[in-house]
Amino acid sequence: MKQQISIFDTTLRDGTQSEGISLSAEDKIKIARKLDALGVHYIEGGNPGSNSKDIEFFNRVKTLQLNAKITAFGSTRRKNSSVEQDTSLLRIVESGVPAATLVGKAWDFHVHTALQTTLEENLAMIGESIAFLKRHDMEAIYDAEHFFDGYKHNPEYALAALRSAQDAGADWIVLCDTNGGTLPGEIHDIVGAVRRELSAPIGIHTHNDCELAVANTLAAVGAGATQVQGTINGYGERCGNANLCSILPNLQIKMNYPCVTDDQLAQLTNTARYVSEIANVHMPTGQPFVGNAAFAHKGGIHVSAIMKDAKTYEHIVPELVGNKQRILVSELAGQSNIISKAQQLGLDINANNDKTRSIMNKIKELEHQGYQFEGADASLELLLREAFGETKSIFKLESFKMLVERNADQLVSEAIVKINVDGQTVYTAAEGNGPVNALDNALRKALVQFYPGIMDIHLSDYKVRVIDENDATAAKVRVLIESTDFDNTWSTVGVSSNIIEASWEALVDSIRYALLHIAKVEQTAEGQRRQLGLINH
Ligand SMILES: CC(=O)SCCNC(=O)CCNC(=O)[C@H](O)C(C)(C)COP(=O)(O)OP(=O)(O)OC[C@H]1O[C@@H](n2cnc3c(N)ncnc32)[C@H](O)[C@@H]1OP(=O)(O)O
Ligand SMILES: CC(=O)C(=O)O
Repeated sequence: MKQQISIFDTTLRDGTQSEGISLSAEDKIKIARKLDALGVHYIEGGNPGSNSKDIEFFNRVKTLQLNAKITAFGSTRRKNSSVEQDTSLLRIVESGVPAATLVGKAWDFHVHTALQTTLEENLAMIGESIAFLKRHDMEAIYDAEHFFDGYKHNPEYALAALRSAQDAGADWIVLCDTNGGTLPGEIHDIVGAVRRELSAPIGIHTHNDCELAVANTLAAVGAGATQVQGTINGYGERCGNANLCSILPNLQIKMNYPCVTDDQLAQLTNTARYVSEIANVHMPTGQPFVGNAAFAHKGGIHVSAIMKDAKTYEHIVPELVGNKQRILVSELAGQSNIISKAQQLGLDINANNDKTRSIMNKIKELEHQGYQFEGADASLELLLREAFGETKSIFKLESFKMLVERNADQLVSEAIVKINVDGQTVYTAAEGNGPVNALDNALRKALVQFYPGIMDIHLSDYKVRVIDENDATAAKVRVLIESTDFDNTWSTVGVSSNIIEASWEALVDSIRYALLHIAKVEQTAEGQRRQLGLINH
């Protein structure tokens, strides 16, 4: 069994140094709970010497029963001053946390240029600050800033900085690739050299400026580092920090270093998506391990093989990290994609028959016209069910009309819809905050008397994409609509050279899909009532 790796999460500190991310104290509390459930060993909550929001977080987090150790962040004392009067250090002690990380210079160039002090004074700043934490019975973590650059320019001084922290009682010495410019081979060699010089346990903190933060972290662990610092989704200063969502599964599944329990590792995808929601940062679909497309198969040849054995195109079992396999259907699909998707829907479909081929050809033809089904699961399901005669007509459109009026105060959109349901003509009008919203309101108003469940549905996202940019305003547009009924979310697509027409098409698909599922739920409930003898006929 390999050595246990201590996971140090700095999403709430370095993560918030990411451009565009700002977390309230409440956001930080929510994320801290989630990180704790993931099983990280340290949660760096912020910098109590920096702002009152972080002080509020430290006050509130103390009342939670978390297993992870909460740590506060700060720097070594200011030059030519005393630790007892250093506000940053005093705030850390006042925050009442059991552990603190102090960043201190390890590169002589930085001492001269950024701190503008002497090399000796910097060593004293490091030693005295760590000793101050130890006098207050705190676990002391020294983040040796720019350690690798410092070591390459002046190894004696870089090591002297580490020794100063170690001699003062630092519990961890963390080597930082602050500028993110070091390569994995260099990291491996330098961590190995440090281990031969020091007795304190070593940690690693890398940045992603060369897109090597994860590789560099793994190289450091391979050379003997036992603490790994990083953030969820790799958020962090400039290009980001080392991404724990890739580091954790690589260490635990590929390199056999125990980090968290298997059940906790299975929380990884959910944690990544939760943090991205709270941080309000869109997650790249292709993000390794936890992205929506991490185990999504599109090419027909791939799908054909994974239906035989998922190992053919999956490097791990997705469920190990809480993700799942997805089959995409597009113009790159072969019949295996269609069969797999249809089987998931419970449709009776086989290879090499006319129906499968005709569905495949229809999808390819529609994608050629500009439709895209991989992002519109509900439209695809309707298309497949239609081929199996499982859909029925809900209404017939007689006409719709749009009015957009600019008055003195605002722009008002109004839609007038005339539809026919079971031979009955219904005529409604509704306003909205835009033409599509007005159209949606008018259509639902017309249908509600026949299908009351429709009022629980609303649009949650709306995207428009110009398909053939060369045709400028005459180009076709593809509209993708996401709808929700609070329990479920589904996406539909429409294509036209007119944006209202394309939106209408996606809107109608959304409502057809919702009603199909409402009908299915009602059928199941009726079946159950019948089985229980609550209905006689
Ligand atoms: C590598 C990292 O990511 S380190 C973490 C970086 N994170 C942050 O900076 C976010 C939080 N920071 C802050 O809120 C503020 O910068 C504070 C409260 C820490 C300091 O604010 P200010 O006192 O206004 O100083 P300012 O930010 O302008 O400059 C930093 C000062 O710290 C000094 N300093 C920098 N690193 C260190 C260090 N390791 N030890 C001691 N002093 C340091 C600098 O020399 C500079 O001092 P100077 O003003 O005498 O030149
Ligand atoms: C401490 C830190 O964030 C760094 O050196 O990058």
